Amino acid sequence: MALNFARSGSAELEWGRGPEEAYPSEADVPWGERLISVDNLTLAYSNGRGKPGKTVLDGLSLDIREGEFVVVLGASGCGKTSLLRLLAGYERPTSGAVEVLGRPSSGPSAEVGVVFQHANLFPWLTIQRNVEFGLKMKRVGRAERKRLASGYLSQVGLSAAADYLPYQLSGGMKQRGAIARSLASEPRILLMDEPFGALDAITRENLQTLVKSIWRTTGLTVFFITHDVDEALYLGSRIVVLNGSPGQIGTDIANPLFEREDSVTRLRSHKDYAAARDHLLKRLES
Ligand SMILES: Nc1ncnc2c1ncn2[C@@H]1O[C@H](COP(=O)(O)OP(=O)(O)OP(=O)(O)O)[C@@H](O)[C@H]1O
Repeated sequence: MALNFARSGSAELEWGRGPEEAYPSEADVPWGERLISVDNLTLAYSNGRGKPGKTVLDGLSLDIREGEFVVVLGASGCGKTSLLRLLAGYERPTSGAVEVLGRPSSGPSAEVGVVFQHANLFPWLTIQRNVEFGLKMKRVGRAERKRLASGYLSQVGLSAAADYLPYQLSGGMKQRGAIARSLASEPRILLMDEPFGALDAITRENLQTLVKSIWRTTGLTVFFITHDVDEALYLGSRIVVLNGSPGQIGTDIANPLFEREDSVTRLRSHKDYAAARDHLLKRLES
């Protein structure tokens, strides 16, 4: 099967080949400036006695450009969350460099939003107030805060639940709230760690469509971790597979099924879908 890896159409590559599976060269990729640069990264968590313990990531290099939707797949324990935490500035590399927005990543930043599998909303604040929180930290005035937060809640379909406390929401609604809260800081980059992993299939599909439409309309750069190959094929402009322990990049491809259908369900009926899925599963196993 010949599928086109490069969105510009300048390179006809096939699934399942070896060395040419490197991500297309800059000339082939229609994205913006480089926002994330990971160079020869190694991470070994401390062994608890102040010395480096097991190496989790080894010699990993990755550039992400503005507007990309990068999905990361990989077996459990290969270091996906660790990589996200490094990008978020929650961890420091043991060696190598992690630069985000041109600076070494060294702590949380309003320009980098993070959404985890569990929403982590403040339980004592209404959803409206949760979304307003980041704006308050940025000293946005009360009326403007309210107006902006209402806009983000409307964008994620939560206007009617604005005055609810988090415990009064379903899992899917909580994730919508978490997404709205992240968007309220107007980040340039959104890091998402299995954000829909705990949701039922229908809610998950609705939220996939929502995130895709937010990505299209805002131009956000998204780094999205999942275990779900279908989700990767629907969402990602680019799919990165981490393999091994310590984790390394085994596959880094432009997704040939990107933007082919407007939902995962429809994508499953695409003529090239089964081959693409098999290919990624093999890459995950290798
Ligand atoms: N804070 C920590 N201290 C020590 N070891 C850790 C820490 N966090 C993660 N690890 C170890 O690092 C390895 C990679 O973990 P990580 O959570 O990054 O993997 P993952 O690919 O995201 O896994 P999963 O898909 O199961 O979420 C695991 O062996 C884990 O035990």
